[in-house]
Amino acid sequence: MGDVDPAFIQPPEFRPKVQNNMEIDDEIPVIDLSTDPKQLVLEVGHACQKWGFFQVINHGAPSELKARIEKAAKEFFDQPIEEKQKVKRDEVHPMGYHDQEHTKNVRDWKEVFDFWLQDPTFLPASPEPDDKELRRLTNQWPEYPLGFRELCEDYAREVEKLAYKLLELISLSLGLSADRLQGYFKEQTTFLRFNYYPPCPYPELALGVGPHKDGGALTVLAQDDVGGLQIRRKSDGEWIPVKPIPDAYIINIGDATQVWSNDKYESPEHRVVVNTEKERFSIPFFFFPAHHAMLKPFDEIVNEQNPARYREFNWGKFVVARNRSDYKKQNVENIQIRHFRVVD
Ligand SMILES: O=C(O)CCC(=O)C(=O)O
Ligand SMILES: [Fe+2]
Repeated sequence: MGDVDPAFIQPPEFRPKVQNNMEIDDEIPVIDLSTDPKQLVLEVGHACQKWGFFQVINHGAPSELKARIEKAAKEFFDQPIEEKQKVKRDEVHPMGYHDQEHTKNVRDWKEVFDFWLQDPTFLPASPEPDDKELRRLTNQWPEYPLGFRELCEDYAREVEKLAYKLLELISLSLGLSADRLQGYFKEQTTFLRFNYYPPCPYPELALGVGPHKDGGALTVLAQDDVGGLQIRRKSDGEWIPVKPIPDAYIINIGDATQVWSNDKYESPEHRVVVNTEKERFSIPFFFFPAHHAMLKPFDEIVNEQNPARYREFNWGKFVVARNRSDYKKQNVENIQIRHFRVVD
């Protein structure tokens, strides 16, 4: 990734102001999960409403496992491209290695390795509403580093516990019962990703990940100490960096929660800036509902004063329609939740 490849060049309005990249800002809430439960629900609710982002500490997931998985991720990406290509993603295997990720049709300055939490995972065969066929999707695992699969699976199960804990807190913070959202995840379509951002010779033109919103209920992200993740502040549109905190996880709301909450919690826009010196790793856990889940604002939340802003849609069809553009670069915009918005 040495020369200036036009595929990576962001349109001028998306280019980052490099001089401000690493400025630290403490505004994004840091929530201690060992706090008194009532207080915790209030803090989570406040953070979800204001930012859609927060960091958690004292979360219960073992830090030793996170350290091991970060080391293994580095070992995997340090291999020659031919080794990584042995597990490359294709139309049959949407999980695996990939270095051609695009966000809004501009190439991201990164490589990824993806795996399903549940193996196999089931998704609709096509986005067509009448097509009832399902695809059975399985993971691909590299031969090296040794024990990679077991480590990834152990890590995923630990983060899953944390994701359920957060789901409960979010549910309570919306005035719903603690287990109100759980049923949507029995046959979840969750996947985990290793993001590897190599140093970039033109960080003022390219992005590690272009501006986007995550699709699912929530994302649980581990990042290393380099920094680069930025959130667009709702009040003024400024890009605010997320400070790396050792052993914390970064949590953000996704589109599904935006719909469930009838826009009380908005799925926040975020991006990743790169730098000329340091490589960076991050590991998001995208907590996605089951393919058969039907999503709409909760009846407990909508009323005459606050009518439903979305019509019901199927999660599986939504995800498949979104992913289709990963393979065929499309000129039309990806499907978004606002396409299900009820016009006022
Ligand atoms: O690398 C990061 O910090 C965030 C990556 C991200 O937003 C994503 O993979 O969806
Ligand atoms: Fe993201």
